[in-house]
Amino acid sequence: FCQTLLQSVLPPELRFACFRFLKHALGCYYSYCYFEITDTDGLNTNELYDAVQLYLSSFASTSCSRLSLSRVCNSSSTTFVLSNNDCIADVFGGVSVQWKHVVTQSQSQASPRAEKRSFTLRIRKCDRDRILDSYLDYIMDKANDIRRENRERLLYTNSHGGWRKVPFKHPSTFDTLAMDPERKRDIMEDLRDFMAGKAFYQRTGRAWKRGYLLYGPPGTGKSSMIAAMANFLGYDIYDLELTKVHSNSELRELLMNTSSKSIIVIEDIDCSVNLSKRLKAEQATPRRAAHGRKHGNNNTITLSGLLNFTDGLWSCCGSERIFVFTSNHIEKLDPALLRSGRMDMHIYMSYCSYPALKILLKNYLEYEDKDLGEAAASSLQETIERAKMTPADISEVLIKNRRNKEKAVSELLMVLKARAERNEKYGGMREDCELNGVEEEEQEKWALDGSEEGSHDDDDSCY
Ligand SMILES: Nc1ncnc2c1ncn2[C@@H]1O[C@H](COP(=O)(O)OP(=O)(O)OP(=O)(O)O)[C@@H](O)[C@H]1O
Ligand SMILES: [Mg+2]
Repeated sequence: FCQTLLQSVLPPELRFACFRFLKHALGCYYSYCYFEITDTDGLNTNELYDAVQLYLSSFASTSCSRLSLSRVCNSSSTTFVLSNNDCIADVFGGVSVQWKHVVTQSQSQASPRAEKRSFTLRIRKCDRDRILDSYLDYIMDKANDIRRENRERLLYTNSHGGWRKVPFKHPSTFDTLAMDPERKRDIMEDLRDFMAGKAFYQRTGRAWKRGYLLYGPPGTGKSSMIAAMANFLGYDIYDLELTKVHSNSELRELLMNTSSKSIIVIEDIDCSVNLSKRLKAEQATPRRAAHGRKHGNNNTITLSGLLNFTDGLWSCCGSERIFVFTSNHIEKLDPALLRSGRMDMHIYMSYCSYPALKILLKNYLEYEDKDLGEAAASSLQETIERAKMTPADISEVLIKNRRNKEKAVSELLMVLKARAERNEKYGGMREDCELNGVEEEEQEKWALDGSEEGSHDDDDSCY
């Protein structure tokens, strides 16, 4: 209105100066500035628009009364979108900002029904320089996190020098994992600290990665623990089959092709390459390697190659990564792999304890503490430690009898007692070790591991 009025009243030579003055005066009066983020920049979709939409949808559901709902293909969650002209407030770094969603009909002749969508961000002028860049970076990061949480996890496995991926749908979680609740809580806390530790790792000059060594008898939940970690953190898993890697450089190449926020797993590390014979492996000369290849054994990975993979400069080419090694025979591993600082946490997955058994009873039979009679509870408690049965063995008994809870418990008691008696008869040796023809010293090692479980608790990083 003013513009039209001035244009008709003022002579042309005064108009420009007058407009400049008015613009300046209005600028002083209005203390906000506005940024428009459109859904496309003409040709390409605007990543920032998508990020803002996702970011706002994460808290719009609780603060808005009218929302458009949508669900993206392959996503497991609903996205909330602000309706046209709706506003939502946010606070970043102590500064209040406001977002408005604007939908207008396109004026284009080619597609008259198309809509033009944009978000308008309102910030106080005095805060703009201080927060704008960091706020937009924060929104992009947050949106990536939300995308990752909503999409399917992926399981990668190495083949022909590259990674192949499949959807990862393992249902194991920390709730379903049978182990002592305190140890479980410690591990979850460690993972939580790791995830939130970006600033800490930056401040201390450490690469943002963490290593876990899971060890213990077969069937105690090492693989289930890895799946639970992935589901807890929302990370993808890279399952590295070392026997399919032919050289240290191939190993490095694979590492470089992993993404951040992932778990890199090497299962049964004692069986993958001969890491126990460090010197032999380190001294593998090209001639020896050629000899190996000639005889069908073309695996020339060395321990130092593997340690570079987890610890060296190349291990930092991505960030927020977790390395997990599993082993049934920790005593066979080279001390270099076990020394402190190499694997941050050594987690002993033990035979089923009574607290772990209670978790299995709850998961498989929906048994609460009080449902178990006092006599049955004390018998289970008394025999479980002596029986040295793995959660996998116990799960089998419970699955078989899951239709009849009482029968499941009484059969479990029977099996536990029989196993405990057999253990006493064979002096702590496990029946399955004996059946598998494992050497005597190994049998003793398992018996020892089971009985020494408490001693691990003294060590801060050892469970
Ligand atoms: N701690 C546990 N909590 C819940 N279920 C378990 C646990 N341990 C084993 N199981 C059950 O036993 C099965 C085998 O467990 P898992 O594969 O995790 O054992 P593992 O320690 O990785 O064995 P291996 O050393 O042979 O690889 C799982 O499918 C799971 O159902
Ligand atoms: Mg396993």
